[in-house]
Amino acid sequence: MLPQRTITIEEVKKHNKVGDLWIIIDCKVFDLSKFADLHPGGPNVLYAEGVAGREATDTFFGLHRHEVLLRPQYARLQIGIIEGEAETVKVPAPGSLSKVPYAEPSWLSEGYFTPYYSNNHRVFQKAIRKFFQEIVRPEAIRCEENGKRISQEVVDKMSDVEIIAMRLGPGKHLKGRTLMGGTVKPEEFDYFHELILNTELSRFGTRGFVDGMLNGAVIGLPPIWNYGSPELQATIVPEVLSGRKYLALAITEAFAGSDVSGLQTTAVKDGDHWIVTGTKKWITNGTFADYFTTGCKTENGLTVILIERGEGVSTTPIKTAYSSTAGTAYVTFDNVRVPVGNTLGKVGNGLSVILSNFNHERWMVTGCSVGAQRVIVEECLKWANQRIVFGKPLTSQAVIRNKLGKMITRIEACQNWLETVTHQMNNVRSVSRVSISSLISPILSLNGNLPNTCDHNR
Ligand code: HEM
Repeated sequence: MLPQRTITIEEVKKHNKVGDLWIIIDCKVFDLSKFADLHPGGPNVLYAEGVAGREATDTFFGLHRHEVLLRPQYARLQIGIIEGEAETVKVPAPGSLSKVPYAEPSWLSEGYFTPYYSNNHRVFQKAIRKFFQEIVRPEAIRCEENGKRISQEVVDKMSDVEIIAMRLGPGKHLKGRTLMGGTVKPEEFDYFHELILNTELSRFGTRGFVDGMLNGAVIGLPPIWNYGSPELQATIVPEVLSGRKYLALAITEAFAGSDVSGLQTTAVKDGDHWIVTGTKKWITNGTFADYFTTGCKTENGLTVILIERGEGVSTTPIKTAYSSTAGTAYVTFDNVRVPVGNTLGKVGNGLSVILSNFNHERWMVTGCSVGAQRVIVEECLKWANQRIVFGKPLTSQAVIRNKLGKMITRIEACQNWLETVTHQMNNVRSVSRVSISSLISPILSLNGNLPNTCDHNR
């Protein structure tokens, strides 16, 4: 921001009428002359006595979140600061921890101890949060609003520090990579590092963008490296981990969602090729995916086949409850010829391939949810302290404290359970995706009991 001119309180007082309106919020002077008619709360409140030409900090913070003043279109209304004063409400530095109670997990809170996280996890968490806040968050807010997919520029920056590879968890695919600028060695990267990544990326409050942040690769790539041929792996894995090509998992259909065994997309052998025909629905990242890890019905059961975008493949966006930045698509395969070499696993064994993938996904989703829930708790606590009703903050009302207490109890329980499961994942014999299948029961229960923090009535 440019250096601000200093203004006296006496000077501000002179600008208190229609067409000439200044107010002071936290020592900053805003010129609202043109904005007044556009103000979402209406112009009249701004011309009220004690607001127009006055210090209106308490009034403002009783009605708005601080973030309102940080939005570019409002930040530019600031014309100066009051002489001799300094702002008291500060924007947290990128990478810093929140001071709001329960906004951070206990391992990041002062005075708490942890059996799970090392100093390296702490350094990693700090670096990830800073990277996300500085590089990804502005893009997340932009894309969430305009519905466009993540830009190649941000994807490139993410792959420079190996975010895409790390989102696939620990394993041999990390070998030789410089993770987060060398913050963590590939052989030391564990499921707690990955959990940190998942909780941090959901702190933006941009649900559609989090899925649009190449979630398709996170769920679509494991079947390729667990079941694809060496040739297929050698081509696809580097392309996807470097962010040069995009991948989507194409299982769900209008006819079969959770009922995977009811899929109707068919693949019929024709010499060295499969001929694939059918449709897929709700395919995350599908509008911009180059490859589709696709569940197909074959003669003797289900088979998973990797299909490249090309002749006979078409995708159209589906309007969803969240932003179209996620690239949710309706995918049509119309007599698509796919080399038999693109088969993932044994023909007819597709259900095992699909189900083996779900464990890691469920665990990943739980981590993302916990990260988002922390932000909800933070926002609710901040607002309940800030908002004055009946002459006192909302937190003075027992019913509000009760709601907050319930939310916090649920998220703490979920976080602790999640960390216990993550510890087990780190300790099962190998760190391959298939090995965590032995933890299916706790992962399923954890995911199924995922607390919905916003639902106060449960
Ligand atoms: C720089 C000055 C201001 C800006 C940029 C601003 C902006 C906004 C915005 C964006 C909203 C929509 C709700 C939200 O996003 O939080 C809003 C609502 C509102 N604002 Fe302001 N505002 C300003 C100053 C004020 C002041 C000084 C008052 C009080 C006198 C005021 C009273 C209201 C009211 C009553 C609402 C409606 C709140 C509701 O629906 O619950 N605003 N304002």
